[in-house]
Amino acid sequence: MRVAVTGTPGTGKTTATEHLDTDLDIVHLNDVIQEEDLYTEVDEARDSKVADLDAVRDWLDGREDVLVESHLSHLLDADRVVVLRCAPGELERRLIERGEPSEKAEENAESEALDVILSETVRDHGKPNVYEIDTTDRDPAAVADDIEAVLAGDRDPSAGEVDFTEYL
Ligand SMILES: Nc1ncnc2c1ncn2[C@@H]1O[C@H](COP(=O)(O)OP(=O)(O)O)[C@@H](O)[C@H]1O
Repeated sequence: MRVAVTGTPGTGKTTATEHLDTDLDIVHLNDVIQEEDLYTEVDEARDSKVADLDAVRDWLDGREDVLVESHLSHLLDADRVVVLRCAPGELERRLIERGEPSEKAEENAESEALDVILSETVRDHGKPNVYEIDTTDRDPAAVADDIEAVLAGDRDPSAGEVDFTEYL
């Protein structure tokens, strides 16, 4: 089984997947992209690399039973896709605390408010394969428990149910 864990930067993908108890191999894809040079160019303005998704697909080819964690993972084949969510205000605070420039934190908070990654995921994978998990005001361990429920088949698919107005 291949599982993707996606979400806007700052939603806590890296942290939650570090808490997982699973037999799947956990792939922190952004690290792999750096270490294996799986990018096409460097975006100087954004201080980031543009991933070469074909090279990433080749690298993943033949690896079974993996959980791929990255804000790009929903752009790849997967049997189930987990989309982590976080209320934009908290997301921006998390990114600033992580040391990101305020512009980048704001841009990501806006993208999260607009459901960009959730929409792409539903478009590419279909609603029955999508599992949205709210991380706002929650411990990474609790988020990891929810991801484990997805892996075990104990959680129903969901998309568009997280309501950030609760946190205003
Ligand atoms: N559930 C959470 N509650 C509060 N802070 C969190 C939570 N998950 C992650 N963080 C913090 O938010 C920042 C972003 O988390 P990270 O796991 O790097 O996100 P991502 O991998 O989605 O970019 C980190 O500084 C992390 O310590």
